Amino acid sequence: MAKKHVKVAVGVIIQNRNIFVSKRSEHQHQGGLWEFPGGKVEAGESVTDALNRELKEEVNIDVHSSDAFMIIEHDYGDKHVCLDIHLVNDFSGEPKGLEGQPCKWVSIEQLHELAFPTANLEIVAKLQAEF
Ligand SMILES: Nc1nc2c([nH]c(=O)n2[C@H]2C[C@H](O)[C@@H](COP(=O)(O)OP(=O)(O)OP(=O)(O)O)O2)c(=O)[nH]1
Ligand SMILES: [Mg+2]
Repeated sequence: MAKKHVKVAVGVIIQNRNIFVSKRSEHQHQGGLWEFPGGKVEAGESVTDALNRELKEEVNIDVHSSDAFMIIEHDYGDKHVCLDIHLVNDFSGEPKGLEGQPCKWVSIEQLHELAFPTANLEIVAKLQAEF
């Protein structure tokens, strides 16, 4: 059987040098690790539409503006992901976990202290280098 291949819209929500992160539940792929909110791009959907939809569903914000930040292809062995990461600069609403997931704001300086999926290490490094 062909390996699962998914395109994922990922949002780095930044406010005052802090970034909003949420924790994947234990039963999910890469469970128990911290992530930037987001999810799979559905068939026929643009990455921006997927980002806006997922951030509303998962953390209850309305994204007004986002910028492409980087794209990461990563093979976890059981699944290949293409993460299309966007910086969310402007949004309304106070982010909170709508799906029962733990969430928190973390400073850019402390980001590397959290346990993230391997694919995210490059994102953390670029954020710390550029901000
Ligand atoms: N959202 C998100 N996914 C990430 C990050 N890093 C990373 O490797 N991933 C991987 C884990 C998953 O294999 C995939 C995201 O798929 P997902 O399962 O969250 O998709 P989804 O939100 O649409 O949820 P579902 O339909 O599976 O319930 O991308 C990240 O920072 N954020
Ligand atoms: Mg998700």
